[in-house]
Amino acid sequence: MLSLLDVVSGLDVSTFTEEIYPKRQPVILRGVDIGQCVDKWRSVNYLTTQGGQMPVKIHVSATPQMDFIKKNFSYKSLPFSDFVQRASEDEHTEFFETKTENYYLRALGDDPRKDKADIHQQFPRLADDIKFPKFFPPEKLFSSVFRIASKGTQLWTHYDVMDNLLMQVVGRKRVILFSPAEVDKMYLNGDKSEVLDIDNPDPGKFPKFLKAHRHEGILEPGDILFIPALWFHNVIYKDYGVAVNVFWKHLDDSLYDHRDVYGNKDHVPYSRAQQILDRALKTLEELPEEYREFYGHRLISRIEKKVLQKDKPP
Ligand SMILES: O=C(O)CCC(=O)C(=O)O
Ligand SMILES: [Fe+2]
Repeated sequence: MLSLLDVVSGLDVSTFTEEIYPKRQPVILRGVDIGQCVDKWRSVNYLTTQGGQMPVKIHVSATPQMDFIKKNFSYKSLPFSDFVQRASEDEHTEFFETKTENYYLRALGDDPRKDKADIHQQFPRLADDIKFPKFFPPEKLFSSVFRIASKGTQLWTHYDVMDNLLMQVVGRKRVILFSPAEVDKMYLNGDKSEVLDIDNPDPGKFPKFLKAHRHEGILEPGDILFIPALWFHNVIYKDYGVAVNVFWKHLDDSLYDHRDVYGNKDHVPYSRAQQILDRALKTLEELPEEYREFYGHRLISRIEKKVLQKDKPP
């Protein structure tokens, strides 16, 4: 099943916060002012000059479809300006592996283990070109992340734990989203789906994925995609692309993992529940297998009743 993402044009702050946001459905917002970046960043020369020579850690892959689980890419470092130059060209004179290799930047904080990405901190001479819409209270802002990649690059399907505005600045991008309700069809490994080729999934390996309902759209320069927390997303760069996304905390601060710098560590109550479940499963091991299976079913049915109640038909 497929539906097209809604495209909402020229909306104001109150329409977003009062009508769109509470529905917690992804939508493409068109015609919102995100600043001069849409004009200025079209120039590779401007972006490289203003962005400077700061080294950035990037993903480099000989194939456009990047696979985080099998790691078909390598991490390299380049000065920001050299990286943008290479990402914007189809063939490289200087390269790591092949002259047509793909590049992807997901900007990190100053100390990537401790700091979150902040475009004002890492790219002060570009940051003033982009305006973040006032769609959430400023104190809830978590990070602002540069995302730049070569034409053709496909980013694996994953979910993040915070609400997100993905601001497309240069180039077009195909986005496919799946609701959190489809979680059982996604073949997750951590926060990432094992289904890489989402347009041609192996039916023998991923039969349930074929039934997942996808929400599809094309982002044009200047568009903003609202990605609610836990919605799965997959992205293909139809052109060389430049985007910035902002993550913000929709829930109480205490529910987020404070060591998280990427916006993708599961919420604290889930991590705790997982530890408790590990202990419960260990405890069941005291019984022989057939008994364990019987009580396993009883536990599953309790979880189904308690947690999934509202999804069940009456
Ligand atoms: O556009 C991209 O490169 C990926 C976007 C993404 O995963 C995000 O904004 O969370
Ligand atoms: Fe994401």
